[in-house]
Amino acid sequence: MLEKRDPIPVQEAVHHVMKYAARGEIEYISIDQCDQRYLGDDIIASHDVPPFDRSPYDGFAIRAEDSFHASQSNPVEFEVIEEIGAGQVAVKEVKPFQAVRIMTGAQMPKGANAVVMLELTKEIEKDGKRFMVIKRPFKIGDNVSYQGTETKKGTVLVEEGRRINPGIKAVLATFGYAQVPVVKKPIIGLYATGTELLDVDEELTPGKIRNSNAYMITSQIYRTGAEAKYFGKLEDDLETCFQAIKNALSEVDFLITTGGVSVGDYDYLPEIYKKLGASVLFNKIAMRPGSVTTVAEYNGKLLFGLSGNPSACFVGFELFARPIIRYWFHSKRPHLQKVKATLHADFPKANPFTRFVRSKLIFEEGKLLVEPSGLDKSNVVTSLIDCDSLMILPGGTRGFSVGDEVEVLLLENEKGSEWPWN
Ligand SMILES: Nc1nc2c(c(=O)[nH]1)N[C@H]1C(S)=C(S)[C@@H](COP(=O)(O)OP(=O)(O)OC[C@H]3O[C@@H](n4cnc5c(N)ncnc54)[C@H](O)[C@@H]3O)O[C@H]1N2
Ligand code: MOO
Ligand SMILES: [Mg+2]
Repeated sequence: MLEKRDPIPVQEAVHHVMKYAARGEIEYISIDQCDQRYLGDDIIASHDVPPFDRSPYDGFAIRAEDSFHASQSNPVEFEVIEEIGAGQVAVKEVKPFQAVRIMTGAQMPKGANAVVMLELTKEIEKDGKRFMVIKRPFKIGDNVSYQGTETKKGTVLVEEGRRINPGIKAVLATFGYAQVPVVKKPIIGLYATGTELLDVDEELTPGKIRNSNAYMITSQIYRTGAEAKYFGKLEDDLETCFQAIKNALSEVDFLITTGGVSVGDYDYLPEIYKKLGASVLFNKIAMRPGSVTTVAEYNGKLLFGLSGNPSACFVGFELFARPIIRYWFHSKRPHLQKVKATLHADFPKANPFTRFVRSKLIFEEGKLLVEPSGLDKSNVVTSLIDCDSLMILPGGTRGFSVGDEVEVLLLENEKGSEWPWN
């Protein structure tokens, strides 16, 4: 007798999976290797920035009070007593009507409290001495970047769980993080199942297709920042698949399989979970595509049984595996970010289940539009080419038309969300 499967709502399925979410361990790596990795700890300002009062311009450091009476008709002369570039520190103190020629980034000399830009000065020589002349007054603090005005020592600047981008890397360098605390990458094992599968370099033969899921999923794994361990493809043979999956489990943090989760004669994953003694969290979700996506747990490890159909496989990964990986990377917003957009094409198909339409976003005249990125079928691969988002069309609806407001999950976005489900 065919086993009866009861579909559960998507948010319930995600909730079940997230019960097993765990944070990855921290490792320290060289800042040179840290691009795109996830921070395992908060990044804290180890000193004020700027660390000293400094000049933002090339010019002259003066005492502002000496300039108060300067005007077009009353030019004021300052004796230039020293010259400093960035990295140098003045040895002399600025006294009344004295100036230090100063370059951008150099520390303010003692006694000075304002900087005059080079363009507003004239230089003259008198009795073998250098002078500079100004024709307008300056206030105390004019053109001085004061210590700590950008950030104060002790401020948390970047929270753990953020992916390191060029800006974060600059901040790491600023505060002396030669070794960066990052989260160790989880190893995501992968098997593609299916007797019909050919390798990428094989010629097509009758009844066979090339294995695209393995390549797609490794790419999706890499997009999350995790490590992929592809074990190869398996023929639909219960014993072979069982042994391979059992052995693989000890080498990975999570295991993904594609195919074999439905009710066909050669869909062996349900039998394999049973044989393993794994507990199945769910095997039917009220969604399209990916309704047969199955997640099981064995000794605390999650096994993601993604559908064989490419689009269903793709969606299953993004909705269930990705948040687990993002959580592992210490994210406080491990789920996909959800935004509202305006439908740019009719979508007349009825939705008995919640539909996740592979979509592309369009920015047009200040509006966010969305349309399907190709044929909306579970077994389609070409609609994934331009897929940067998933349009959520709720179950029990009759179809949608141009201009309707819809919710969209963003796939190529680092921000994420705490929980996008209603
Ligand atoms: N009687 C029913 N039949 C089906 C049901 C159902 O509820 N009752 N569900 C359908 C749905 S929905 C989906 S989705 C698929 C799921 O199938 P499986 O996960 O069991 O996957 P397979 O049977 O192994 O393959 C399905 C399809 O995908 C192709 N495939 C498989 N692996 C790959 C790969 N690595 N690269 C590219 N394409 C792959 C495979 O050739 C099949 O065409 O079941 C429906 N059937
Ligand atoms: O799981 Mo199937 O992809 O619903 O189409
Ligand atoms: Mg099948």
